[in-house]
Amino acid sequence: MSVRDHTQKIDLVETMKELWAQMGSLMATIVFMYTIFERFFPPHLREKLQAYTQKLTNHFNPYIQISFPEFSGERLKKSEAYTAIQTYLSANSSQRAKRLKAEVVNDSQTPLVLSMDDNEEITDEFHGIKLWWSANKVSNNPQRYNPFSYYGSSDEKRFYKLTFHKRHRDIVTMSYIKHVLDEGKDIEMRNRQLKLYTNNPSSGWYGYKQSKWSHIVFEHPATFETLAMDRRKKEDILKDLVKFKKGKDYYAKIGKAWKRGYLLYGPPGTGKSTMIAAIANFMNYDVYDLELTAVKDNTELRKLLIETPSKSITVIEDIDCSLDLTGQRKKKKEENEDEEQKDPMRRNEEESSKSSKVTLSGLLNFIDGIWSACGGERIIVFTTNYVEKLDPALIRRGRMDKHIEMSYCCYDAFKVLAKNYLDVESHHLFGAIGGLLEETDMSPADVAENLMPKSVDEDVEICLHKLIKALEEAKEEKARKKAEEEEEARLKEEKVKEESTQMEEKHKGKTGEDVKENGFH
Ligand SMILES: Nc1ncnc2c1ncn2[C@@H]1O[C@H](COP(=O)(O)OP(=O)(O)OP(=O)(O)O)[C@@H](O)[C@H]1O
Ligand SMILES: [Mg+2]
Repeated sequence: MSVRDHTQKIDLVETMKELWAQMGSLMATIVFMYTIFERFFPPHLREKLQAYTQKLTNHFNPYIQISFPEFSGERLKKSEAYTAIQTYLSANSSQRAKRLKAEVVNDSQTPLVLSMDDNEEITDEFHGIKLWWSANKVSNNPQRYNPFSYYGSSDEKRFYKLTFHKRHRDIVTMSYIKHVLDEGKDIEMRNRQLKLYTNNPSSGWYGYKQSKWSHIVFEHPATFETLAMDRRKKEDILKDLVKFKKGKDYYAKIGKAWKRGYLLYGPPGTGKSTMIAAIANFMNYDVYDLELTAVKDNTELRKLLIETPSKSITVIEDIDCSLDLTGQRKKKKEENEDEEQKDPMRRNEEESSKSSKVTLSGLLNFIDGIWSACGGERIIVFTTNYVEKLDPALIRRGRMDKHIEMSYCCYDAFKVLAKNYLDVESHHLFGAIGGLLEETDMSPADVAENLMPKSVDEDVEICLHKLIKALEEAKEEKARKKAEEEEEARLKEEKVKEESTQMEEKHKGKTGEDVKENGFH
């Protein structure tokens, strides 16, 4: 190697070293500048600077970004869109995102919800279009920025950012966002815990809690599968419910409020309340159990109903008693109770219930009126044991669109109960039971009670025999009652006959005397 070569090599190394040193100092300057920028520039200045840089880059940037803030409006309400997007992304991204956030959500059936963590980004596809979602946060309150705080500001503002190419602008704004929000809301609805609401007496409406409705988690296990009733009737109701659920456009087209009224009627223990629970589980709707006797007047009724949301079932059980159209059940109950033994609280409640001024017309106005059009997708259910005594105005079609009779246990219903309670689908005793059911009037509640094993020793055979015995007794009882009724009717008829002959004879005697007196003899 010549001296010249050697000198050249040293020069190159020197240059490299210099370059490296310069790069090092450049890096150090960037880091330094960034630290200064991060540490000492208050967020509002940083935001301004970012805005200018943004403007500059936007000019060349072919991508569009849309932000969805967590809180919106003047009162900073949690944005429904943000929640829906969060649910959508959680459902679609939990496998794809690398950093996830686990949150415990009270109102959900799956209490631990995984969603993408802050500053995480995932991609989504819609009709072949690629889109990017990122979860972001910024400081919400620059005034409270503390440059020396290790944790930064506590007022953080979260938002989701959607990025896509500008040539897909129309499809994203017109279809994709709607798709995300709809699907997110749908998942929310499916995952949420159903609730059972009951109305509070108006005396507590403006107190500490200020709520008209109290709720508990609704965990009734009834489903249409376990509901014992005629198979075809059940299928018919299911079809009706499905049609209603999918009927948004149809109702809009015919200009009718998106609501449906069901009247469930039948003797006690035939499954009216169970049916309501099955409907709630099937439709995934909350239940608003309206106790009319606790509502003072129509104004209160209005206030209560206004607060029921869409996708809910408003239930008025024993409508005949609540509106005092017949009052039979209440009277019966009242007769049985010893007035003296009632505690004062109870007596007070009953007294106030007697002064309830809710009227039939008030209720009807509401069912038909503006309320039914608020939000749509509402079901209203009335139940009664005495359908024949209800005011026809209350149950006419259009108001109560579907009248469902819950009747005594038939063979189809028994088979469902046998499957529920004993886990059997066929048995040699089924034939005998089917025959007996036709001859008796036993409610599904009574059949279920007989089928239920009372101890570990009671097997299927024993339980079915127990039911047969109960059915035979019921049959005898029915025959005895029928004979008694016939005897009573016969006696009544005889009495009427006797009375009419007596009347006739009396009449004859009287005319005879008249003739004598008048001397026509
Ligand atoms: N059709 C049915 N299918 C399944 N179980 C039923 C049925 N009918 C009654 N049962 C059983 O009987 C119990 C009482 O039934 P439910 O409360 O639904 O009757 P109801 O018709 O509402 O009576 P009431 O008129 O007294 O309010 C239920 O908890 C359920 O276990
Ligand atoms: Mg009931």
